[in-house]
Amino acid sequence: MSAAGTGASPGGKPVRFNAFAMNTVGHQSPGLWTHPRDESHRYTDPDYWIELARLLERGGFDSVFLADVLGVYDVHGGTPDAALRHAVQVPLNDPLALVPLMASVTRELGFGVTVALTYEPPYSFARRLSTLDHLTRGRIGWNIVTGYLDSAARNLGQDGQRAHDERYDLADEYLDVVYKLWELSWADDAVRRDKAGRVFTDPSKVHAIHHRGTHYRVPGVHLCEPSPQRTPVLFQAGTSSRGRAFAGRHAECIFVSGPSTAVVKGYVDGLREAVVAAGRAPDDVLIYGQALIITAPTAEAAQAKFKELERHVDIEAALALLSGWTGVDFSRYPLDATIDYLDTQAGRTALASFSSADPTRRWTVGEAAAFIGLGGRGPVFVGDPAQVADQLVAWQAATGLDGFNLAYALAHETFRDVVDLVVPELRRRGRYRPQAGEEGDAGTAPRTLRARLFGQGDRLKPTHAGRQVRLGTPEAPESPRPAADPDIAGLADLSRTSLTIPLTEPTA
Ligand SMILES: Cc1cc2nc3c(=O)[nH]c(=O)nc-3n(C[C@H](O)[C@H](O)[C@H](O)COP(=O)(O)O)c2cc1C
Repeated sequence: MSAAGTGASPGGKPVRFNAFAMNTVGHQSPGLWTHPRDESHRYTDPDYWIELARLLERGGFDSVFLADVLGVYDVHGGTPDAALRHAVQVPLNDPLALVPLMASVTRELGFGVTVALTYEPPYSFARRLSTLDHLTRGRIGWNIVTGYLDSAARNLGQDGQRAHDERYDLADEYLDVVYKLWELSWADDAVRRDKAGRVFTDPSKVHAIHHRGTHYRVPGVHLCEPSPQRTPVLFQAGTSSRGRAFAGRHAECIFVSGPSTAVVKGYVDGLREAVVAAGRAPDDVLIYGQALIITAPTAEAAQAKFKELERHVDIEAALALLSGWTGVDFSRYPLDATIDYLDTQAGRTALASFSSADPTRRWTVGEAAAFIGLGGRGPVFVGDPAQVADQLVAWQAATGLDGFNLAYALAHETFRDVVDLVVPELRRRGRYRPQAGEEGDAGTAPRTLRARLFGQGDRLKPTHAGRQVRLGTPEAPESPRPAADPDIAGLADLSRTSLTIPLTEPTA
């Protein structure tokens, strides 16, 4: 948490920013909603989101990542009370509804929406994302999650969550289904919009996908015509060994959280190896590390702000959050108990980052709660704009990260400080996307999120798993039924009989 002394080397790779937000009151800084300057209680006000979108666009952020869960944090003490009392990601509204609102006031900002695939059939989900890709003109991303809260599974008709690795197996097949719908069902030239010829869509260019797998059967055609990106930009955030294999195959943007450069470098190296193992280039993915920036025009003012914010952290709220992430009820342990790693069916990485991921550091429950109290599981960079820029550049160099997924302490003050103070400093050093109209700016023509991130077109790369899928084949026709039963034999005869159906009044 202190200012790292390394200066930025001009000409190094740019620092990228992504904003980490959620359609709720308290996201990654439990207790901070009580601060007089925090505005996150306005999350039900459309203007709150419009202001955020305009701010992030002005600051040249890659995208806003809208987190989501479909349950309450009730692992702590076995009840949702602490989460409800302290607004720990509850009350919580739907993230997707925010996107058209924010897209309508921006041109470039991307939107990474979180949807858990565990609870929704791929067919209807694929349509929801295609719709958003159309309405954002190709600026939608999907954060692929399988959930970690048992409370979500129970309220969505299951006895509890599927086992950790099994959720990733399900996810692999789910992705194959949605790739077939997004990439293969409609040919590029299927839609003719030919008024004179009276043909809107050429039916010969729309293909049924015929998917038959272990978990899903989807025979038909996608409901949507091709959207600008077809497949949304794929975000992912699991770093367990099964999570890495999944990311290697599917992810384009990967989000990691760890308290030190040692932990985060381990994640980054492992993820790039997994990407290569899946036949892709290491820089086919952008990896963002979670962080919180606390800055002010002077170093003294920044440190004073940090101390003041720390006073609003709520330890019980932080423990409720940590318990939900890890599946371990931390209310049962004293604050000075040391955290050891154990396998859990919730998220594995959250627990590992405070235990096995860095063998040189032992964390107590109280230390971990205080740490995540400001900005979640990433570092806090405190200082004047130059000191913060130094720390960002040093972290990037030490870990191999491409950029930072910025949490906030105060909405929207934290992001406003970054945009007004840190972005200009990084630009002065040539380490940030140039301002619109400056040298190096890609111009004003609107681009899709994928084109803006990778500079290589709107579609998934040919080496990506989503471009390797093939359509299934139609099911073989059912074998004719044996006609042993005279009634069935009689029914079979009906097909050759012309029937007169008597018209009667409906009885109900
Ligand atoms: C930065 C970050 C953001 C995440 N956002 C969400 C989210 O919004 N919803 C969710 O269900 N899981 C979210 N997760 C959890 C991951 O999807 C994943 O379940 C978790 O990292 C554990 O995966 P692992 O056991 O493979 O490491 C997030 C994780 C990270 C690191």
